[in-house]
Amino acid sequence: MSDDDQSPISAQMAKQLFADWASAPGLVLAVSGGPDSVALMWLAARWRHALKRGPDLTAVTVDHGLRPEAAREARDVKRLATALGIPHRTMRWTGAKPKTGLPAAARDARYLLLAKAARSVGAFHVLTAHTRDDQAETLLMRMARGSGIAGLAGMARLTERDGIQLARPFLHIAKVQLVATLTKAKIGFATDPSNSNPSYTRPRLRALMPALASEGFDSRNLARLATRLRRADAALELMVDGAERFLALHSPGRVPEAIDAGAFAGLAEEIRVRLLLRMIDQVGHEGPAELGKVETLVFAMVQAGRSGGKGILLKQTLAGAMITLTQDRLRIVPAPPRRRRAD
Ligand SMILES: Nc1ncnc2c1ncn2[C@@H]1O[C@H](COP(=O)(O)OP(=O)(O)OP(=O)(O)O)[C@@H](O)[C@H]1O
Repeated sequence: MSDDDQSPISAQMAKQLFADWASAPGLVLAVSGGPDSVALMWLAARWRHALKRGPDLTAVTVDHGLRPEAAREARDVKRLATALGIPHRTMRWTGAKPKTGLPAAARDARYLLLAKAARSVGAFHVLTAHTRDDQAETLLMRMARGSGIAGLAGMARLTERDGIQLARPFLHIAKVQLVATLTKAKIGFATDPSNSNPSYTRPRLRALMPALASEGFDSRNLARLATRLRRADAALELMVDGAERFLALHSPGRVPEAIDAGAFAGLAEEIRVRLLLRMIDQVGHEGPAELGKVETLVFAMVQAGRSGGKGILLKQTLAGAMITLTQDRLRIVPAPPRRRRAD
């Protein structure tokens, strides 16, 4: 970790971090009460005070109803927000709590509530305080699950979710720098015990971080890898757009119902995999196809193409799509609905 990572964030640096949103009508700040999001609120308030004109800030805390201390933490955030001159709202997750997959369900509910809060104040953006450390953990989690390039591109600085722009201004900032900022400003924050609960994957990976960092797998290097892969992923997607247009020009019928098999086979393997994924997702009715399964299909298509056979070389269903390959044509259409097994 470099010395820069340890120094508090200056007003000048905050101006750069928030510059993209200076002309937005309003910004919702997602503030849990932990150090990262309290720093988000404090820095955003200081930045906004220094502007003549700028977005209306609203701080929102979601109380998931999972920890008894959450209500008090939300009140602490409100007190600080008020002192900083920012209106604050607490949104409560009142829905049923599932027995399994609780963190994911809580996250989905949280983003829905944040989007609702944004709409109600006329804001198009929700800002979260995801840091470089969160990005590094995301990358490790996705590596452990065998993700491809798109997954390893990590979290984006800007994404759309629930009809709202989700912005992450601190994606390249180390958490220690946010803590140093609050320490200097003498501002307290909460610590969420579930962040170190070893029954969840993310805290277990977080515990490994110091050992990994000592071997060079630090958050800076992991986040840099995510940035590079995001760039590569965007370039590859453009190539897939081009390949789609190329196939449309060279195929005898509509893509993906009647594709020229030779034109498809001539594409680079990565482009074939991505194109198949796209086309299967376009016509399939069983949710997104798994990358590994599409890779296996592409391999099977190459083998089938080499067999020198006549008629149908390969016929397979995947994610609700039916893929048929002959010497001349590749055809991808919705698969017939699966027959229910009799009980
Ligand atoms: N209870 C909450 N209320 C408001 N904002 C929250 C809350 N919890 C998290 N956030 C926002 O989301 C950011 C990321 O939080 P955290 O890392 O805990 O999320 P997560 O559960 O890992 O899910 P994800 O990273 O996908 O959002 C925080 O910095 C904060 O801006």
